[in-house]
Amino acid sequence: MDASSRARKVPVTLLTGFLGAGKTARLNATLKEGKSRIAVIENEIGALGVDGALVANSHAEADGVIELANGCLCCSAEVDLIAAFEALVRRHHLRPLDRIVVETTGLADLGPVISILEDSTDPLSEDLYLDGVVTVVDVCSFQRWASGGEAPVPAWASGFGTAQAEAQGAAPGRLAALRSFWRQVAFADQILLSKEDLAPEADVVAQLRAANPLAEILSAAAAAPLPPPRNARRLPEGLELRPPGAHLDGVTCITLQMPIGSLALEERLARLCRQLLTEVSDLSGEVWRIKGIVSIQGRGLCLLQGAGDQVSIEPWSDSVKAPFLVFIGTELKREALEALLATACSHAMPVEA
Ligand SMILES: Nc1nc2c(ncn2[C@@H]2O[C@H](COP(=O)(O)OP(=O)(O)OP(=O)(O)O)[C@@H](O)[C@H]2O)c(=O)[nH]1
Repeated sequence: MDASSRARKVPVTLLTGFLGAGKTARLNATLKEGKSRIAVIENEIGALGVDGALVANSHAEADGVIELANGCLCCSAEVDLIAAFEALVRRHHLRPLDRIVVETTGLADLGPVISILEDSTDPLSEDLYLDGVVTVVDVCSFQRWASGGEAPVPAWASGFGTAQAEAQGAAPGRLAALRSFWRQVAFADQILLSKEDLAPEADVVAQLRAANPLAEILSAAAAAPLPPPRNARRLPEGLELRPPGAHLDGVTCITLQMPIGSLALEERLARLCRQLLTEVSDLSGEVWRIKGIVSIQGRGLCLLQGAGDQVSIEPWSDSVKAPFLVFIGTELKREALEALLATACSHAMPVEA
């Protein structure tokens, strides 16, 4: 594409990274800078999400965030994604946009989205172009996915390190997560290392470079805005855009809504969430990510975030119909999670979303 036709189009950045890696934190830092007009497409797996509100709070434009909830845009919500792009293109004709950022779910497979954006026969290509894939990698949780399989060299040719996990009888959901993790790394033009403040000794660069020798690897504090794109998109040779099979096979997402009046006990809830994230249980399943809005005794509405072995509970000022928690993982059992959650609440049982 020559420079003049590029100048007329809006660049689209795909911001991806595994569950809880720190995508929203870095996107918000970029929006708070307020340096350019950025529209955001926010995709959530759960029916109830918090990212849309978190991002909207950092966004100067009231209409600058389009939320696509309840599914991964690379599978079920592909049609919605195209509609969202079309809406932004119309907006761009009225008031120019500098950039569109698509924040994917933490389990997204970018292949189908890249296909849409790089299809020169699609009418969208007259107005948009893909300027880069930015993948956030949490160095704290890295070994959980890196050690599950053999060294992924080169990841795209060796089944993304899932062969060993498969031979060891890993559950389909875990294989899906491993594959998503490594394909997100393989598709990256830029890899941002997150949570280095929590694990300064973690050394993940060699493994990432082995999986994707073409990407630029950068350290990125939570408050650091996204780097400027590299303007040099290349995919590793042999990397298939089409994901192998249904890429979320075996992954479970459960939303538990808590009735109004139910109050969670902060210490107990934080301890429970940490335990669920760090210990795989036959009873409740394997939890990778917890987030939602909870009503905490003595504090009111709070945003709960759980990823890796970290759980944070912070004040939440927006309104919410009823407090809820989203659990993402594999082989999750709703009844067991409900019962556990009830032990961390002062009264009232959670109800199904
Ligand atoms: N200490 C530390 N915490 C971080 C960093 N980046 C993100 N976090 C925290 O990690 C949690 C998850 O961060 P998010 O930005 O919501 O992650 P995400 O990738 O958008 O998560 P999902 O898309 O919802 O899976 C939040 O509690 C963040 O405050 C970091 O570099 N250091």
